[in-house]
Amino acid sequence: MRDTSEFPDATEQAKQPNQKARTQARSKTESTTPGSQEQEAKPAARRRPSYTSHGSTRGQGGSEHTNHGNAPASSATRPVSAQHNHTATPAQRNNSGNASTTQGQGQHRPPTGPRQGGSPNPNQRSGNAPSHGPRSNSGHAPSGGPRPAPSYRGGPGGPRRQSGPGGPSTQQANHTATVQRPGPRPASSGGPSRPGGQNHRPPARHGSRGGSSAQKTQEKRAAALKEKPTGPVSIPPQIIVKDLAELLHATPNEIIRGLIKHSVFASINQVVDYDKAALVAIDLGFTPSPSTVTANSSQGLSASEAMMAAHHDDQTVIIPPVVTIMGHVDHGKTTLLDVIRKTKVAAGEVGGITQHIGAYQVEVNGKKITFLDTPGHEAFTAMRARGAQVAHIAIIVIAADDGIMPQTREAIDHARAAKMPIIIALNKIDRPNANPDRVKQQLAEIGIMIEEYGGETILVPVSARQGIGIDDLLDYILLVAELQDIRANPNLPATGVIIEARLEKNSGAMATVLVQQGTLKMGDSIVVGPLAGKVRAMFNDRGKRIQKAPPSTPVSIMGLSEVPQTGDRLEVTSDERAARLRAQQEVEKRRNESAAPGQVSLDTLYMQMQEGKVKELNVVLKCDVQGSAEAIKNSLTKVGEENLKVRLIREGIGNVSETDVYLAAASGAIIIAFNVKTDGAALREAQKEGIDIRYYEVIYQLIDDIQAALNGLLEPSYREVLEGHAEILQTFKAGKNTVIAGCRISDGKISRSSQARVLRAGDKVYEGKIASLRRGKDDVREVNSGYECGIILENFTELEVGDIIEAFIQERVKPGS
Ligand SMILES: Nc1nc2c(ncn2[C@@H]2O[C@H](COP(=O)(O)OP(=O)(O)OP(=O)(O)O)[C@@H](O)[C@H]2O)c(=O)[nH]1
Repeated sequence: MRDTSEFPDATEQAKQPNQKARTQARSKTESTTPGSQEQEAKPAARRRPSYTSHGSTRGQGGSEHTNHGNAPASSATRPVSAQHNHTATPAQRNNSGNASTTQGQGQHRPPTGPRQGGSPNPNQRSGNAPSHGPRSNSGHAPSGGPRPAPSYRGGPGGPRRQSGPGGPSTQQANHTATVQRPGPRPASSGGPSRPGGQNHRPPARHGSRGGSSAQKTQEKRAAALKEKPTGPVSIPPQIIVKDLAELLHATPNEIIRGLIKHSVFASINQVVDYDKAALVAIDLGFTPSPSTVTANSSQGLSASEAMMAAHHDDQTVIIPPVVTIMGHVDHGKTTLLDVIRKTKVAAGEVGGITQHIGAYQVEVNGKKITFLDTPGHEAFTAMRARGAQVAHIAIIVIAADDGIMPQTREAIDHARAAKMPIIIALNKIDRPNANPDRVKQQLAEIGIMIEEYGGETILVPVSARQGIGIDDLLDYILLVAELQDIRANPNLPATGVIIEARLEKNSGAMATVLVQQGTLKMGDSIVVGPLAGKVRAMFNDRGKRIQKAPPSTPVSIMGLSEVPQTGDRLEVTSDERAARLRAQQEVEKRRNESAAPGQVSLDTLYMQMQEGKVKELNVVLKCDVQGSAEAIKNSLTKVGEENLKVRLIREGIGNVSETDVYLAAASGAIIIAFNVKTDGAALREAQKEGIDIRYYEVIYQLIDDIQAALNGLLEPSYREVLEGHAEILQTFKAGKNTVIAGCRISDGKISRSSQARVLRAGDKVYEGKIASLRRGKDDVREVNSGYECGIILENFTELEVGDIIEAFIQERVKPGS
């Protein structure tokens, strides 16, 4: 049981978002539930992510929801299958859902070494185990008492870094290796068995006068130095400076200074590689060797690897499907989400308090469904762009009176790109002008064949406002989920994805996590992108404090120092130190990433193909008119058949929009802009995400480029970037073939490495290189606006006073620019 007094206002705080959300609730939803005390809020503006990250995941982990044997009554005999590359696997597995033996984190731990096991080390000095304290039983286990004062230079300390019975070993958990107990320094005075500490200081030398204070100080220092541990030490491939300090019995400052000596400038929390750590260790008198003990094996896995592992282990159970609702503006997404939540959640609860946390769960016939309460494909795709594959099923809402609209098509494109099964919710069938047949026809025209027309896509007529067809819709969701056989292992350390996050006035950073694999528990050490923390409080979608969350559960958590980004992955680590290490590694990784990992560009396509990283070229095509789009589409199907397929994941008319960029980022696609431009915000997003946008006005050039890219023959493209201008004020002959132009820089700058052209009355009379750039007698690299300088141009002497030297460079065109 958790003592809630630790977070006295947590429940209150947990309610706040809901209250806030309710205040913002839109009046339009009122009409859907007359008399209801609760108005559901539209989700707040979605934050846009700024970069992509780790591996994507599908099919997550879980429990509880174990028996899908009962097909919904209304559809039991209906042939249904998932679509779009989904081979729906009938649930043939034993759905008993029972978790077998707990495979806690401890199982992944490496075997404890002698020290960890607490066995006495032969090198230990006189029984006074130099203790710098059982420093970190901080992970999951209580530390077992107050930390002894650091006292490796003497004094009876507690047993050094022993893991107490049942407590996790610090060393395993923090990846910092088995420190072989440092042996004694090469003998000087003391000898190997010399006890440490002031109590064992060497006696005063003969002849001393009882010791002056300076002498005593010196002796103390010498004794301390002698007693400083040295000897063999094993260091992991990467280690945080602070941990290295502890490992080497030094202060962090000593380590930082030591690293600077080797030209490494690291802060206390930074990670350094073995090579650098070893240099410092040698300087301090140790004999380093690479540690064989590295990270806890489960922690070394990426999220997708963990997911794969989960699919292959026999502890997986069927988990609730995660469903996202997408569609055109005003077609009824929010109303549908509201009506599902109100009928299936609030109605069944006293008080009916539901918490807006970006997702909620309902129970239908004893089976759970998780809805992402963030309608809109932008939010969904933004998460996908960051590698977070959050949903298993997409509901596309189409208003029966309005039909397929631009955003409906976008939503379908997004669902298809994510290879998710689609269910069509044909909404507003209560409207007098509803025309379901027209919508079915339109669907067929864009390649969505519904069952009634002999296809496989389920279409459910509903009225979100009147609550018609909602149960059918939920039944079909369960049916599709069953065919999907969505599974995860609840016994692993949890992984999940952040679907919403905000800063609360009283409780600080609150993040909604959709647990995807494993079970998230109170007190778990977690890493979320570049942030480390600990689960200090956890609430479900109804604001209720809970202790653990199995797969597919959305939970709001407290315990991160900062607000994480939507789409970031959450992973449970073995302890806080491991979380810090992982977070630090993520910081470094993100710092080093200039473009989205795995993002395709035509320039690098061939290389990526050779490396097996790209199997098809995904393309988002934007054109000025439909005719061009058709012609390009036809031509694209013909290129690259031999080596790689071109897959058109979206085509549309009009400028390249942010949505196009998100889709491209999420699908590793390039964007082709044919006779159209890119919107400002989209351009910024594209630059941030490293999306390659290619502009064309002629179809054959476009096709040639793609073909060349597929064959590795695409020339890199360059553009000219103007640097500055200089006006020639005087000319000097400095040899037979050399004329110096005495210039003043009128704007910008001129660099020694610039290219230059000479303009005379606006006409170009020369283009070439700068041979020399001088200020006075000195060669300089560049001269800025307002300064005078001497310029010699390569192979050109016909310079005249009044000529303008224009300096420029050729810059390689980067994706998205
Ligand atoms: N007659 C009728 N009106 C509906 C139905 N569903 C939704 N509406 C109304 O349609 C309007 C838009 O509904 P929303 O749920 O806000 O639509 P949305 O798709 O979430 O809209 P955006 O979030 O702005 O994209 C509201 O006035 C709803 O009351 C329905 O089944 N029948």
